[in-house]
Order: sequence, then structure tokens, then C-alpha cells
Amino acid sequence: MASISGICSSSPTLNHQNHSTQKRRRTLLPSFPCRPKPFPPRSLAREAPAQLSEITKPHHAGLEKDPSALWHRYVEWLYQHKELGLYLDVSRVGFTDEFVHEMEPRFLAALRAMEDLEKGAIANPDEGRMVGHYWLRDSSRAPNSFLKTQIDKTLESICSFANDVVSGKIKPPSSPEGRFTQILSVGIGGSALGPQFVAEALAPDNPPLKIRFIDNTDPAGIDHQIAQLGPELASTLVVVISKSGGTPETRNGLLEVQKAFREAGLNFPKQGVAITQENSLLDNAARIEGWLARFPMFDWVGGRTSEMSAVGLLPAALQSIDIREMLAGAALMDEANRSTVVWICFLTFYPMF
Ligand SMILES: O=P(O)(O)OC[C@H]1O[C@H](O)[C@H](O)[C@@H](O)[C@@H]1O
Repeated sequence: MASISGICSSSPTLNHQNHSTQKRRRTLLPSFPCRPKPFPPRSLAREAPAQLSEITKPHHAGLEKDPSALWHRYVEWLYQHKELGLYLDVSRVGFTDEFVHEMEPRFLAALRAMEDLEKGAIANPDEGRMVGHYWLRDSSRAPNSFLKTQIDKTLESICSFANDVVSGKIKPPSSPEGRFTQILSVGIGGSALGPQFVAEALAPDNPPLKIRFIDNTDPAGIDHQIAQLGPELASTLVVVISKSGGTPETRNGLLEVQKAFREAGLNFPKQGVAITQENSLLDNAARIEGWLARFPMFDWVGGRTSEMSAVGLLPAALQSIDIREMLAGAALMDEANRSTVVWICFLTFYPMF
């Protein structure tokens, strides 16, 4: 039986509370404060287009050719974050110190806007919602204790469910293996791309459960995935992911999978898991039909930034990826993004795309 010790370590080695990395960062030109002073929460999205449209092209100095000058520029500009293993080298992009200086107010505005976002500003006025995926990886940043508890409890229930599935404590009703061996993820767009990326990047060579995806409505593709499972359909955990719970492509995939279960004489609800917003169509169907488990998606997490919610964490944990480590790494990256350094790199590249 696969070891499950790595799925949810209680003490991740990437200590995102450790702010000593801040001190190790080199000081860049100009020396802006890393954390701008907070100001009252407000809606941000309506201001963004105007600010972005003002971004001008960097003053190109032309590509530096002199090897010694190039070396100094490299030493001056190389950004390293050793704990993350992240290196950003913009030294060969032809921007000038004047450009960086001119951009200073915009860097500060961007950092202030990020701070507002992380404090719970209504940043999506069309949907009237907060944008809080940062809180998923560091729940102490959530704007109130209700949200913090929601995040912490969901993480605990994901870890507990994944451990029970991987250890065989939760098993499919009629599989000769006596445990789940496959995950079939049904979902599209933001409800598929994160789990696909993480499976490619972080899953071990031989995960306890192998994952495959139905991520579009192509009938031949759906048939192919089901046919490849063959008799292992009996030991497949079907994870249906949809924030809205009503996406037609996802529903088509689900209907096809349920049909395959019926034809194989299998009891779908005993092998079905839903990840969706509370009271969505999918959530209600899963509740009424008595699916094996349901996990929440929060309205304040956008689909395309949902990888660190149940959307990405459950599939990862089922593949024995240590999700607390993953969250700690993401929190550390968030911390790095709160400094000017990474923004300088981003904005010097931005006008070129
Ligand atoms: O998670 P769902 O509500 O099913 O939505 C799944 C996807 O649907 C569409 O493709 C949207 O453009 C995506 O942004 C979204 O991630």
C-alpha cells in the first residue's frame, strides 16, 4: 500500500511565516518601501484599465554590448529567491534607470491595490465579490474569522478524505483491487487547467491514484478516456469540478460517465465527488443522490485562480503530493510578489507583449 505520509505534512519545510527572506533580498533601484501604507478598502477594477493604458514603453537604452557593463548590470539586477529556487534576470532587457524611476508611482499604486485586494476589497464589481485566493495559502490573511475557519476546515477535510482514499479506508464498493486506483477529473477551463499543470509538474512517477481528465465536450475524447479506464472504472474516483455547477460541457462529461457506470453495473454515487459552490445545480444533485463527498468552492475565488482551493488540492493530495508544502510555497511566492523587486521585472517586460 502506498505511503501517505507525504500528503499533508503538519510542518511544511517552506516556512512562509519566516520573513527573514525579506532581509536577504537585494535592494534595487529605487528603494521603495516593500509594504505601502494601507488606505481604506475600495473597488479597484474600474480604475485598472486607465492605469494600465498609461503605461508607456520603457526607455530603451539599446542592448548593452560591453561584457563588463553587462556583467555589472547582471549583478545589479539578478533577482534570486533561494527558498523558492526562483531566479529572474532582466539585465539584458534594454530599460534605463530613468524608466524605473518614472515607474515608481505606478509600482506603489499596484502594491497598494494588491494590499486592498488582500484585505477584501470588492475587486470584481460585475460579480460584486472579493478576490481572495491569497487567503487559501495563508488563512491568517483572510479578512474575517469566518473565512479563516472556512479555509482551515476545508483543508482539513481534504487531507482527511485523501488520506482515507489513499490508505484504502474509503474504498469503491465493487472493485477487485479493494481500493481506488484512478481519478477521473471532469471539468473545464479554470476547473481543469490547474490540476493538469500540477499533475504534470509535481506528481510522483507512480502515484497511488493516477489522474486523467475529461476537459472538453468532444464525444470521441470522452469515450476515449472511459474506454482507457476499462475494468478500472470500478476503482475510479470521479471528481466533478465546476465553480458555477452548471457548465454544460462539464455536465455532458458527467452524463457520459454516469452512463458508462450504469452500463458496467456500477453505483456512480459511491464513486462520485463534487467540488462546487454550495447550492449550485451540481452541489444539489450530489447531495440528493448521496455522492461519496462534496467539497466547497468559494465565491471569492475566481475559477482561473482556484488551484489552491479544493479544485487543485484534492486531486493533488490523492496523487500523494504534499499539499501543505504546496500551499507554503505559494504563500512564499505571494510574499515575494508583495515586494517591488518582482514588479520591476514584470513591468519592464509588460509593455513588450
Ligand atoms: O468552473 P465552472 O463554473 O464550470 O467554469 C469553467 C470554465 O468555464 C468557462 O470556460 C470560463 O471561461 C472559465 O473561466 C471557467 O473556468
